[in-house]
Amino acid sequence: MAVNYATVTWDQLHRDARLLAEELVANMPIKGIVAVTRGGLIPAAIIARELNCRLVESISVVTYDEEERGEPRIIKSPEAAGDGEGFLVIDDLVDSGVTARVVRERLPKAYFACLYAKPAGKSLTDRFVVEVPQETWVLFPWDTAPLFVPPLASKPIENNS
Ligand SMILES: O=P(O)(O)OC[C@H]1O[C@H](OP(=O)(O)OP(=O)(O)O)[C@H](O)[C@@H]1O
Ligand SMILES: Nc1nc2[nH]cnc2c(=O)[nH]1
Ligand SMILES: [Mg+2]
Repeated sequence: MAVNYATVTWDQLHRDARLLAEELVANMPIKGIVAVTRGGLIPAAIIARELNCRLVESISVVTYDEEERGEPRIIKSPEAAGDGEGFLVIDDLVDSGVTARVVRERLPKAYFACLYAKPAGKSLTDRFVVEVPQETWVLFPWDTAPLFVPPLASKPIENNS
């Protein structure tokens, strides 16, 4: 399957996290936020700031062994969040939904929100900001770096004669 890339800049990420926070204000008050590490950490920090929430827990779910998708494992449990009641779970993205499913099993009463969602996993969220096609790979700002690209005119001109 062809893979397209969607690059998300810091500004876009910040804007999308604030848009999510605007919708989540309706759920206030909340007891706290659970960030799904690592991708959910920065979105959770932005949302915690907007919602004036100082209790931020984390859950870490590992779904890959080496390069292969393995049995998902929780390697850090969100002890402060109990069964999730009154807590908001934040991740950057839902793709297949494997991570979200594990998080929801561990925190069945939490509200699960993320910035970006692909069709296969979007039904596992309570709220997301932007839908992304399944075959698109989202490149987050922490995945990328600015790169020098030479001007078009500096490329050698092919001479077919
Ligand atoms: O819906 P899924 O198919 O489970 O994919 C979505 C998950 O994949 C990414 O995390 P990843 O496991 O790559 O780890 P990271 O957050 O530490 O980068 C992303 O941050 C989501 O948590
Ligand atoms: N960065 C990134 N990680 C993912 N994990 C699962 N899907 C994706 C994606 O589209 N982008
Ligand atoms: Mg993640």
